[in-house]
Amino acid sequence: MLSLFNTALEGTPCLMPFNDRLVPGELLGICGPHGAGKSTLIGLLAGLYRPTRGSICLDGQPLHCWPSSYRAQRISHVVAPPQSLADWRVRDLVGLGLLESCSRVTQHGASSPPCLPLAVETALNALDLQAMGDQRLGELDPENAQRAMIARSLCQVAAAPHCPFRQRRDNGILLLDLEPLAAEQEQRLLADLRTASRRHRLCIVAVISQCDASLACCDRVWWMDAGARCTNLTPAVRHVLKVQVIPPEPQTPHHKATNTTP
Ligand SMILES: Nc1ncnc2c1ncn2[C@@H]1O[C@H](COP(=O)(O)OP(=O)(O)OP(=O)(O)O)[C@@H](O)[C@H]1O
Repeated sequence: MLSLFNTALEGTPCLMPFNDRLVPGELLGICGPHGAGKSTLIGLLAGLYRPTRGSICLDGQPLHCWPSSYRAQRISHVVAPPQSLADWRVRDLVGLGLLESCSRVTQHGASSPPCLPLAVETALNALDLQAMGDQRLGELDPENAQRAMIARSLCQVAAAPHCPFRQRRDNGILLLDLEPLAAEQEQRLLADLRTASRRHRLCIVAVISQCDASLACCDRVWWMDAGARCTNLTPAVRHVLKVQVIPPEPQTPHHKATNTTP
């Protein structure tokens, strides 16, 4: 479990202090305007930045104290598909996720863990990519290319819980900082992610561009603004976010005339 204790990052980029914890099996959305600090927060959770105040703990121990090989088995930071991976077959790319988290494969003299094919199929199914396993990443449309990147991370932290080459079998954490998608694509993706979070007891944290969609699909939503976590929203308070994100309707001449009438 990841816990934030008065965590803050001073300087630029910055994050104001706050406390919370990420629960296994939950889908947490992060919303907010451009420059709000969403990527900064994801970067902190991924261990790319170290907090300048407070701490982030993985199972009670500061994140940076865990060996990187162990962190690779627990936490995966998913970013937009890089051009450098465009020639990779989707199936191989997804399998790479598991290989990256298996530090002991070479010690056992095996070229790959026996559970690799099943893990790859599990991850492809979770992201609805069964029919695209033999295509190249660069041939996929942006939605499926992002799904392939997520499938690779799923393979890394969750799809092979009984792999003999992994040291530990604790709950995984997926941190998604992807390119914005069209509303219905994002909603579909979030629905699949929610199913995966339940099935694999994964904690998934996703930067989300469509706030209404996120509220419908996520267990919780953190609303960020100016480097601060302003609110911790549940779907039950959907109207609160709407009030924040929908600008007031411009006043019509009729309204103005009404308002100025003494
Ligand atoms: N490497 C950097 N150097 C200087 N300033 C940075 C750097 N990275 C981020 N910032 C600044 O820190 C603040 C938070 O940025 P961050 O990328 O976390 O926001 P965001 O909510 O993810 O924005 P967006 O939705 O545009 O991706 C912004 O004001 C940004 O300009």
